[in-house]
Amino acid sequence: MNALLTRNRWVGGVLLLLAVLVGTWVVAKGNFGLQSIVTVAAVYVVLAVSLDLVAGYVGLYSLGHAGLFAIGAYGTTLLSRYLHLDVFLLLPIVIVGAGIVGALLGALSLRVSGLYFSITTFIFTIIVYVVLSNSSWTMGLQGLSGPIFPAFPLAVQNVLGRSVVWAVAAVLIVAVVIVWSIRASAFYPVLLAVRDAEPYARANGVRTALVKVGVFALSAGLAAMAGWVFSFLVYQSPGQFGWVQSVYLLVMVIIGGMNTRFGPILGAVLVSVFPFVVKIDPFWQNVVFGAVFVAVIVFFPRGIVGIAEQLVRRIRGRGQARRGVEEREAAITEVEVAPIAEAAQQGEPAEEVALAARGIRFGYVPGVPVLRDVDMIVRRGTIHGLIGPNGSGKSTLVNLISGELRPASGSIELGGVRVERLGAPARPRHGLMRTFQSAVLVRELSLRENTTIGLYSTVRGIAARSVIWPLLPGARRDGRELRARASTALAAVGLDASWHPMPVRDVPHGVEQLTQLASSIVSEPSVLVLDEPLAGLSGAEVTHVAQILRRLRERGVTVIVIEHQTRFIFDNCDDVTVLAAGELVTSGAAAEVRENERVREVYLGQ
Ligand SMILES: Nc1ncnc2c1ncn2[C@@H]1O[C@H](COP(=O)(O)OP(=O)(O)OP(=O)(O)O)[C@@H](O)[C@H]1O
Repeated sequence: MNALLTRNRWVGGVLLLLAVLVGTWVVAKGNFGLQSIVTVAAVYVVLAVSLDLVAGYVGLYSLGHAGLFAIGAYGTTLLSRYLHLDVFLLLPIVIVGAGIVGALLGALSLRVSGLYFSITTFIFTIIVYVVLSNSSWTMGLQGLSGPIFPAFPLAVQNVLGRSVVWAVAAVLIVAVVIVWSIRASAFYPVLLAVRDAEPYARANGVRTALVKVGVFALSAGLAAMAGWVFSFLVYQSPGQFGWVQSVYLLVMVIIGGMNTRFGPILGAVLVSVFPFVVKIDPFWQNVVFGAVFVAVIVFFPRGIVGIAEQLVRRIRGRGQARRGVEEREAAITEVEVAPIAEAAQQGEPAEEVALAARGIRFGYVPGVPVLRDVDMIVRRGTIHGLIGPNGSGKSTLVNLISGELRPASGSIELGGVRVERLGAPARPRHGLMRTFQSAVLVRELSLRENTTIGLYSTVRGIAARSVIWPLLPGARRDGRELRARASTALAAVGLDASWHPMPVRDVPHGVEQLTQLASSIVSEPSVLVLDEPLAGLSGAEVTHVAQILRRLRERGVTVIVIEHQTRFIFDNCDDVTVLAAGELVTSGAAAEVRENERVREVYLGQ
């Protein structure tokens, strides 16, 4: 079945490519009017696809893409006009130039997010517009014509038609192949995690800042590539690169369907062809267009592709409808806890220290300490409970151990290596994985795709390879292996195969929690930190989680559990550490801690 689907996808891709080539040939041989409509629409497709890469995939709503487009178009025109550089040499130059500017803009997203980021990029476009409008080099508002694209030799031209149309097609194919490849790659779930669940992505080893900057730079390079080819097509003036264009690009992506394969393409074609099809007074044209846009946003936020998907789902019936709670519990408890792959530490002596936090001091606000000289020594291959009343600093300690926070003083050792100065993304390489109090998965991705994110730090060059992922046999093989390992981990937490392709948004909370657990064990960590893993679970699910933890311990994995259910802690943990008001109360064997006078006093209220 899989082979059939893969083959079908390849056949589909080849047929699509053939259709584009035939279409290009028809246009390149056609009349000038047709050529100007189609080529400009194709340029907007490239821009929309590049914008979707940042807006749809990593959630950076850029209004700077008209400015980046201008760098490509004006860069080509000015450098060829004044420095007489070859147009083919100009392509990498404008891509790299815009890529650098894009990286700087992307870096801004690390300081300002959401609306503020959009406004910042919007201002960037305005600055570009002002410079273009007022410079004598660019001939100000009057504009200037771009270079002429080299024609084919006459014999070739007789067969293939106008060369610039083929250049547009080449740019279109390259942009779409890159963005679709990323979508088909194992990097795609990682990008969505950066967008929707940044702490989760970081805990899985993803350097989210680098990813945002890199993706923005790539998107800027694609926008500049569109600008490069645009410079051969039309007379350029600043008005083609103003803030209105930036907004229109976002409109194209939203109308077509953000973060969908065909949405941005469809949106760009519709919006750019609209004035040629609806031939009415320009004023009414804008009114009709505005009304259509508002209607789509209000009624179909996932755009035209979203409407189509909804229809298809309705026709098929919800074959994979939500499953009831009873069925869920049956699915979880009936499955025997399958063994995960052997952990490297299996059989090592339990006395060895897996994690040692010593003298930890930390405060969110200067002068208000939240943790004071806390020690926690965790023996390898044990289940270690961390308990304490609300606000005692448990989550803070876990965030320090997992690298989300840095201690003001004190040391943290993982397997004998000091890690307290390393960030969260570096911890998985030292064998530490963690889960979060409330599940923080990517809701539109399947359980299996979410689980593959846990393997991020085990795949070499995943980001670089993603741009041509389906074309690399090694990458496809890696993708298959990731999916297989994710399925094994999901089975290990008791989720049978029927759950694996379901999107997280369609599954109950308990299954979401178990998926988080699967993604944290899939890379076979040596230390696993679980922050309130039982929150919202049913009785059967709690028993099931206890079973999983014991199985992990058998495999040599060290497990640290924060939990409010003290019975669960004392029944299942070897050792327990107790915090109260940011200080260590006691730490030691569970049986001794249970009997400790102070623990009963401060925590158990006895
Ligand atoms: N981001 C933050 N900024 C400022 N103070 C914080 C922040 N997070 C937690 N605190 C404070 O730090 C203290 C310890 O909080 P923490 O969440 O670590 O405790 P906890 O033991 O995990 O509590 P709970 O069991 O309720 O989750 C509390 O007083 C809390 O108000």
